[in-house]
Amino acid sequence: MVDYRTVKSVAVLEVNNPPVNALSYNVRQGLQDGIERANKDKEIKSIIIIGKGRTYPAGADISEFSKPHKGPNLIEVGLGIESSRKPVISAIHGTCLGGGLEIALFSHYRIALESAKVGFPEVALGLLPGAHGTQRLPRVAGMAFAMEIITSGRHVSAREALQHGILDKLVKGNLLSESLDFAASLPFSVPHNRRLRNVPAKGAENADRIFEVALNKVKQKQNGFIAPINCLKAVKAALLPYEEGAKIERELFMELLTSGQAKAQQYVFFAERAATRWYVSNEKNQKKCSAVPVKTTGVIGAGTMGSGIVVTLLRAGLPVILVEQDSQNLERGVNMIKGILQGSVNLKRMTSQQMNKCLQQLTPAQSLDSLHNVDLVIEAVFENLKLKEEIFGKLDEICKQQTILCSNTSTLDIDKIARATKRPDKVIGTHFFAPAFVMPLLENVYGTKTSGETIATVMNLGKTIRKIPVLVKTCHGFVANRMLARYQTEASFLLEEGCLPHEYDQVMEEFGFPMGAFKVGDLSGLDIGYRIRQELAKANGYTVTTDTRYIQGERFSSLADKLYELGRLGRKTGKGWYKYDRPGAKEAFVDPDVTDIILKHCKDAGIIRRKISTQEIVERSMYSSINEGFRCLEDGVASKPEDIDVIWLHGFGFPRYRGGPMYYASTIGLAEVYDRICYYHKTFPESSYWVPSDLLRKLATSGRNIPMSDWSTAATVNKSRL
Ligand SMILES: CC/C=C/CC(=O)SCCNC(=O)CCNC(=O)[C@H](O)C(C)(C)COP(=O)(O)OP(=O)(O)OC[C@H]1O[C@@H](n2cnc3c(N)ncnc32)[C@H](O)[C@@H]1OP(=O)(O)O
Repeated sequence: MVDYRTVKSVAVLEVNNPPVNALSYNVRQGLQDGIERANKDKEIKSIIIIGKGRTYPAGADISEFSKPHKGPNLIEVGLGIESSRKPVISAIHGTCLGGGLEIALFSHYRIALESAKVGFPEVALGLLPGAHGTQRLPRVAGMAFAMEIITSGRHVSAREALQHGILDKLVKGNLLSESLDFAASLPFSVPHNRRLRNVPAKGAENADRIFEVALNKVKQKQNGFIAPINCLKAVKAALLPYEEGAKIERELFMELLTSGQAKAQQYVFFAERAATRWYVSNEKNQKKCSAVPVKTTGVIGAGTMGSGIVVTLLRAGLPVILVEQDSQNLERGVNMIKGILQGSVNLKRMTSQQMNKCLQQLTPAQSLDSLHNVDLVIEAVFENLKLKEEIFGKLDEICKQQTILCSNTSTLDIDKIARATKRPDKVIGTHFFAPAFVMPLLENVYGTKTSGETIATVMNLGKTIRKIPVLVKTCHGFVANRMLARYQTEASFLLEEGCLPHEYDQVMEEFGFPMGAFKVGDLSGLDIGYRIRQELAKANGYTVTTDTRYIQGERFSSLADKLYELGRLGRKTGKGWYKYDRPGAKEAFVDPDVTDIILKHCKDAGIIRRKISTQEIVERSMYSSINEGFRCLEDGVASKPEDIDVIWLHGFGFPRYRGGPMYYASTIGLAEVYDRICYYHKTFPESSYWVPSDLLRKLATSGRNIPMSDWSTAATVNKSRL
């Protein structure tokens, strides 16, 4: 894991632990042994630590965190490096992160390729840099920079790292030979100030103010997370004598390591990567199927969704033909695209040149015929099956044989859309989340006949356009909206039973969602839900009015429709579940008119309102969704719980520190979740979604704690084997 070799009077310790040279037990042991050996060897004058392959160590081995500790820990290895009598040089390329950067900061010198990046991403894992990283970074880069880097976890370019004193030298070309030349230029002994423990932290004079500013920022941007706060406290402790600061860092680290948040965030790290791996059958899976290249694209529909999708494709360097029949709508769409890109320029996320390059790749058009030669088309028109079938039928005629036809439908059956074509194997759902140029999730939806090649292509496209692609099987609402429907329905029933919108939202925001369901409703527009309900009614042959209390025997709340009919469409009309200073304003205020509407609605329906506890709000919102999540696993619509969690994390802003709804259920305990679902089923028999999922019942009553990795297989085995 660490190859030891000598080049003249230099010992080269080459870390060899692909893919990212994580500091696993064998690597730590190898580094410790290598430093000792080099110090004992009279011929050796200096030591270089370097990574083989794509990177310098990118951090500790995260998969070891949940296992019993083995061998020297990072601090022991680091202290061995620092106390080496012979100069130690870290030669950095790729991503020098976390424990990797700590090893580099224990080294006496740091030299890097210009393309390298450094950073402390521990905060994303619910941790802090616990091998003295919080004590050493402020000593080279100052308190303010250290606080910013450690709480954000951002990767810093080598050039910026050089400016802040983290690196000593940037080089081009061959890193090892440059490092050997650098080693040859060093004195034989280690100067006092090259051991960072001997150097005071920079910026001590303003430390209190820097801390307060950083704390306020963290509370605003990372509300609910414990790690960033402990990171700040640890960095502040760098003002103390080294050993004292390191002791405080240890205490704060241990507090995090044993917290539920760190475990959840580490689960998310692996879940996000697992979600991009897909398997449908022995023939259709990631290993067997290859993507076809997508060099040209088309988008149909220049509304908010279509325009957002266009921006996403353009930003990834893909040319787009945007088709919208109506010239005014087309012009509006193009202006929206320009506006979004200009916004990115204003926020310094892209340069004007990059924006212009994107816009040169955009071709507005009014006829579907212009799509005859593109590799992939994404349809993003109004959610209406007939309309989509019509468009797909035409596309089938117009587009070249190989073109992949995607629909951005958020609920409709992909098989039905595919049946409108003679190429069902090339039809797939690509469900973006609004705003499409911001939200990271891409829910890819395969139909019965979708080919492995088509799936591979859109999964690949997801990565190309910097989204997190998750594959699910077609059904009404897929995974995201099928589960969300439960969550939203329960929210509306809770209003009828005793909550007010702001009370509900406050509870769910404290749970960790960035916005409660009613603020989200106002943001998306209450007309969206209204139209979906009307479409559904039409498709299923019933009518919905503001007096409807039951639909086909199921409880229904018409409160949202009442608001819609009053013209309260949300932020865009300045009134929805909340009121706003003006149409389009962001700040929501409690509206006594809405309270009156709710109270009258309840009175008319003969509903006696009651006080609803926080626990009930959270349980009914989450457990109804979780029950549906288990049904998705049971039906094979989702192939693993990680996929569901990633969908909620990146589609709905589920708090990362709770892992996702399925992980959250595992932390509560499936037996407890099942009991409560049974209770709500008994209490609300007129909502059939409270019938406990068979899979959940099997898992919860098995008498064993079945790991999440076995939940999907449990869906297909009988209870006696659990
Ligand atoms: C005792 C506690 C000490 C804590 C200090 C720490 O060091 S905590 C860890 C700090 N480091 C990180 O958080 C880095 C995590 N990794 C990344 O951010 C990225 O992997 C990368 C290094 C930027 C590379 O990104 P890229 O997109 O190129 O690759 P993948 O993310 O897909 O990763 C490739 C595979 O490697 C696995 N992996 C990556 N980092 C680690 C790690 N630190 N420990 C264990 N495994 C890691 C990753 O899971 C991928 O595996 P697959 O099986 O291929 O999915």
